[in-house]
Amino acid sequence: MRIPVINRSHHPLPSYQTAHAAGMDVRANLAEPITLKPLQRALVPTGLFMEIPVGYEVQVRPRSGLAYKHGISIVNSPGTIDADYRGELKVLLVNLSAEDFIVQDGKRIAQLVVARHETAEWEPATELTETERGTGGYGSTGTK
Ligand SMILES: O=c1ccn([C@H]2C[C@H](O)[C@@H](COP(=O)(O)OP(=O)(O)OP(=O)(O)O)O2)c(=O)[nH]1
Ligand SMILES: [Mg+2]
Repeated sequence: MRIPVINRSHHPLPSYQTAHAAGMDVRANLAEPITLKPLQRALVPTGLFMEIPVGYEVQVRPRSGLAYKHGISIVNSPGTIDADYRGELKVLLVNLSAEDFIVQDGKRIAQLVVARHETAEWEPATELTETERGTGGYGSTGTK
C-alpha cells in the first residue's frame, strides 16, 4: 500500500530494516539533542506528516534494543495515529532507566506498524452469550 507523506525532516523516510519486518524505524528530527533524565518524558518530533488511508491506523511502538539497553519506552505505547490526523507525527518517549539518556538528531527512536482497523457500532443488549470463561479474568486461569 502507499501512504502520502510530507517529509519536513532532514532524514530519510521511515523504512523497514529487513525484508519482512512489521515495523518501519522512524527517526527523531531535532535542532538540538534532548536529554531525558530518569523517569522524564518528552514529545519527540519526527518532521513527518502523513495521510493514512481510511480503514488503517499507524501504531507507534517502542524499539526493543533501546528498551533493553537504555530503558527507553513510549508512554502511550502503542501510540495511535488516526487516518484523519494531519499534524506532525511525534513520539512520546520515556526514560525508565536510572541514567540520563540523550536523544540525538536522526536517532531511530520508535517503529511504525501500519494496521487495518474496523469502525464498529455498539448494539445495545440486555444479555450476552454464556462462555466457559464467563466473568473470570485477571489471573482466573491460574499462575502456572
Ligand atoms: O504517539 C502518538 C500518538 C498520537 N499522535 C497524534 C496522532 C493522533 O491521531 C493524535 C491524537 O492521538 P490520541 O487520540 O492518542 O490522543 P488524545 O489524547 O485522545 O488526543 P485527541 O483528543 O486529539 O484525540 O495525535 C502522535 O503524533 N503520536
Ligand atoms: Mg483521541
